Amino acid sequence: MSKDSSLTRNFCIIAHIDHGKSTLADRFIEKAKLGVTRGPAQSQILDNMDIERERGITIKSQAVTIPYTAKDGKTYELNLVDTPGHVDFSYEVSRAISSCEGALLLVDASQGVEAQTIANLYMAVEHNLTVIPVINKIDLASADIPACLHQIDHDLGLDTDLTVQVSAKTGVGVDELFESIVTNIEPPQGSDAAPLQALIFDSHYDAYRGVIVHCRVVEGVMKVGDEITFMHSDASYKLEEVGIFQLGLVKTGELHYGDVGYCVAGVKTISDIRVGDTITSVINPAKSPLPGFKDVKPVVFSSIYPVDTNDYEELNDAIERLKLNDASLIYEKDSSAALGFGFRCGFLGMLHLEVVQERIEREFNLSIVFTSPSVSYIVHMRNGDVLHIDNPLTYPEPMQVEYAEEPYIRANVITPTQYVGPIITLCMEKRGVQTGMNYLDEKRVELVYDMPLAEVLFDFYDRLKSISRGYASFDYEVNGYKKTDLVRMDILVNGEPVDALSQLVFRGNSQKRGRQVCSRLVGEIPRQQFKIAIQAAIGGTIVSRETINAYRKDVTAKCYGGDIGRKRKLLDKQKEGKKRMKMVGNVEIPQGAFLAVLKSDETSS
Ligand SMILES: Nc1nc2c(ncn2[C@@H]2O[C@H](COP(=O)(O)OP(=O)(O)OP(=O)(O)O)[C@@H](O)[C@H]2O)c(=O)[nH]1
Repeated sequence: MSKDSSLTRNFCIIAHIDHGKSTLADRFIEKAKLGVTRGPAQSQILDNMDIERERGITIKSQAVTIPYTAKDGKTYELNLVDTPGHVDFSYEVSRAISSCEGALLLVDASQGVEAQTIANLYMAVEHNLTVIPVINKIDLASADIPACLHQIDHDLGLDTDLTVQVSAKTGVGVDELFESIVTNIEPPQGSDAAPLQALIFDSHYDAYRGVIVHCRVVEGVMKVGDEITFMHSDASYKLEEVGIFQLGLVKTGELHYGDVGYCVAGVKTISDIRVGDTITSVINPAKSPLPGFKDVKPVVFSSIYPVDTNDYEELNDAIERLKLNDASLIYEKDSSAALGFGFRCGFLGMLHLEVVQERIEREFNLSIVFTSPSVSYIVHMRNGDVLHIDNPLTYPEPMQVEYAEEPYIRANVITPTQYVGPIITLCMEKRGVQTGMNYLDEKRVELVYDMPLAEVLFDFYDRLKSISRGYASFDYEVNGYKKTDLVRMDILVNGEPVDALSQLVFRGNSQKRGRQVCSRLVGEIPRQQFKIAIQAAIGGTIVSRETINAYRKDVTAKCYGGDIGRKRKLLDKQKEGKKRMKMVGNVEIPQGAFLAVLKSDETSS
């Protein structure tokens, strides 16, 4: 069956975090009457992971196909991709952009243009997308539409005549936006007769159907029954199911050039599927694969271990399946003296790490431990060797090290002028060096800093938000390495080093960091039947020490009398808690302790 692809429009919604992408996607879906009715309490339709709903943020890009009958009387097929806004997930945005011809760039009418608005615009322009500027939240009393129009023209260099004003909350302006999409975004180019080329931009695992591949057909047609090849892995399968995304998967039997949809091919070996790979047909193969995506560069590394060492195989399966749905997760096998076998993983930021932790625990029901996250250092050895080290445990003896270098970022902060002072203080505290300060207009300043990545990872973002009451925004890119004075700090619990808690730190920060970690561990490790000494050591020198006194926790002490049922419940609860403990020597360390020691040091500075 042939299809009129001139009626197809592929576009994504991009914006700074919280400017209303998911809310706008909801309005589109509602207007298209795909059959959902939404209770007032339910949050975004496309944010279907629990973590997304709870945190109110989009983590995954989601595609949906919506029919729209335009004023010209024709029914168009709109493929919309909702994207995340947080800087850790910009890889998701870049992949969504590759499957579209156009982008709606949302600007919150009360906040104006922010750091990720600009970063996302660059990405869209790089991929030659038609960008429609959209001012959202015009219903707010604090909306300043003239200022937004000025910024769209002045900061973004976009056409204000093309700008559509909407309220994703009330639905005002959404019809105009539909018309603008149909008129201004080009239909896809290609041909049904050409050999099949479909770009894999995502995938997920379904317990019944196996791997579901998300793809954009660039050339040709894919039909149920066709033999296909994944060009990178050179693995061939037969297509069992083909369809589009609506509020679930809807079978269509075929996808034509320009379409966005999914296919199922009974894939048994998960590693055959690679995001960025091209699907082609076995009988009429394309000559070459599509360009695919840039390789992801993780910036923070940490190891994951199962709390119960018997769960290693399950953890292996879980990570493999998670990788299907999170192409930016990088991992390899690892082992530790205290924790047994696990995986060394690379993440795009701390939020990404937290999301992976939560997804493994929730979607696969596994208890896991993360080791201290670290950036990747370049270590120049006295013997001339150059090593890349991201694991404190593999850091060489200080005697053998000539010098070390750490990764630096170029950070762009956009802030209202009144917060400039405290932000400069924060950046200096984080060893930042100012390289630029531009007044965007009377009210807003852009600050540019060179800063060590390691300083930014842990709590920079939260502190920036709190000192600017949420108004400052931040974006960064890694831009090289600089010489640093690095030491390895070990944490000893009753004299035993806990390798999972070792960290590489800047010497100037090491005393403070040591004190912080020790005092935080005191709050995390429950009292046990004996005294526990917690020490931070650099080389042979102890830089900090804390003690946890002995105590036997009797959780049933509060239950006077004979309510045996209640006693049992409490004991069960305690047992459940123990499952999440890790033995180090003779000390039980709860899983939470491993992550808690790395959390924001706001309170102590
Ligand atoms: N008043 C008003 N609030 C809106 C409008 N659109 C979105 N919001 C609110 O703004 C907040 C953020 O909206 P989201 O749709 O989650 O933003 P997002 O851009 O998808 O966020 P991320 O995916 O996390 O980047 C929510 O509390 C919405 O209810 C609007 O038009 N008017």
